[in-house]
Amino acid sequence: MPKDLAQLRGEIDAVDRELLGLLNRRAALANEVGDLKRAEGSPVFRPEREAEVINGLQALNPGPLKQENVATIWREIMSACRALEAPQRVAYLGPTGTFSEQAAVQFFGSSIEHVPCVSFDEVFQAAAAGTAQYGVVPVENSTEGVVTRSLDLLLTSPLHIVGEISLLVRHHLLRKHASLDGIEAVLAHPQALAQCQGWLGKHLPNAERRAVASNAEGARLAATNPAWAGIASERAGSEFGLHIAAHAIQDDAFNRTRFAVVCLPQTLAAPQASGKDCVSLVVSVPNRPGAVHDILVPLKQHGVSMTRFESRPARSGQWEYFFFIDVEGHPSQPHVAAALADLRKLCAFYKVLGTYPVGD
Ligand SMILES: O=C(O)C(=O)C[C@]1(C(=O)O)C=C[C@@H](O)C=C1
Repeated sequence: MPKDLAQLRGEIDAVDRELLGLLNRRAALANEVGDLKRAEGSPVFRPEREAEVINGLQALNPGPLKQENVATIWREIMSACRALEAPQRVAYLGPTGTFSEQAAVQFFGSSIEHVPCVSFDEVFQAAAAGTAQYGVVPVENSTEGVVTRSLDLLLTSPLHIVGEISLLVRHHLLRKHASLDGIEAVLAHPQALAQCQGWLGKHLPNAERRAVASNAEGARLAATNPAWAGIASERAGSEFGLHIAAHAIQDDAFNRTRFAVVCLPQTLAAPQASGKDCVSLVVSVPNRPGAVHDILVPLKQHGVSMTRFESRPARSGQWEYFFFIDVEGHPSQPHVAAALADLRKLCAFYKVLGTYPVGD
């Protein structure tokens, strides 16, 4: 005879009690790990170990839980265990409801202390000064290209990149009421205005486009004036009591933003090889014909793939540039180490921004 609802719920309750006991045993072990790490002064957050735990469990997973559920559940369990070892403070462009906040929570799990900042500069300052241990900043968008301020800050800052995460970014037009009538101004971060410019030109050609510090700030302001609309996430809309006047208005349905996770080198050493890694560099070359071509030769000779090549003006007034380069692999692999050593000899300036596992 099939079990009835009460019976099934009774069995679920019993499993939950067992799980609660097991999770608390796990948390107590993490507490002990925390004591060991405090004694030796080593970092609490170990992304490569977390990846090993998740990959190991996925390899054993008999189902019916899906692989991505296993990853989500254990990411949260480890986030809670990490927080018991020591609270992890993470800075990002706030206020609540930004995609940067979503990226921070997706990367670290929800058991973090939030340090919302008013600008990318402040995120870097917070992580460099120790107000936060980590910062999360957007570096590239699939529609608009690089986030120039983040790249400029990476060039000069002592922080290095220890991880990356990519988010599907859906922008909604948010407002006090759900119609497009009477919108005089649209307030959002310049990146979001740019990612939605086709839609805005077509549907709100006469509305002023006003750049503000973040999309969530635009949503907050839109809540103060019925003639204003913001462009932000659904989460920001509910945070400020706004309606969605138009869904998913970004010009590219697959609009994605890549975020870098940054910290001081002493907070977390470069992660060990995970099997799917990337090295981010910034270099400049002597101002002579063929110099840019030359720096690519060692990569080809040693069989190292380049996944990104961006230029930023060096601000010398001499038409000189910095080149932001991502290559596949880890410096512990001899061909990667050899390619980087040869490339370095050809550069006037050479800085490794970080070595880290490639994000989802
Ligand atoms: O293995 C460790 O180093 C731990 O601190 C334990 C643990 C975990 O919960 O499994 C927690 C935090 C680290 O980022 C990695 C893993």
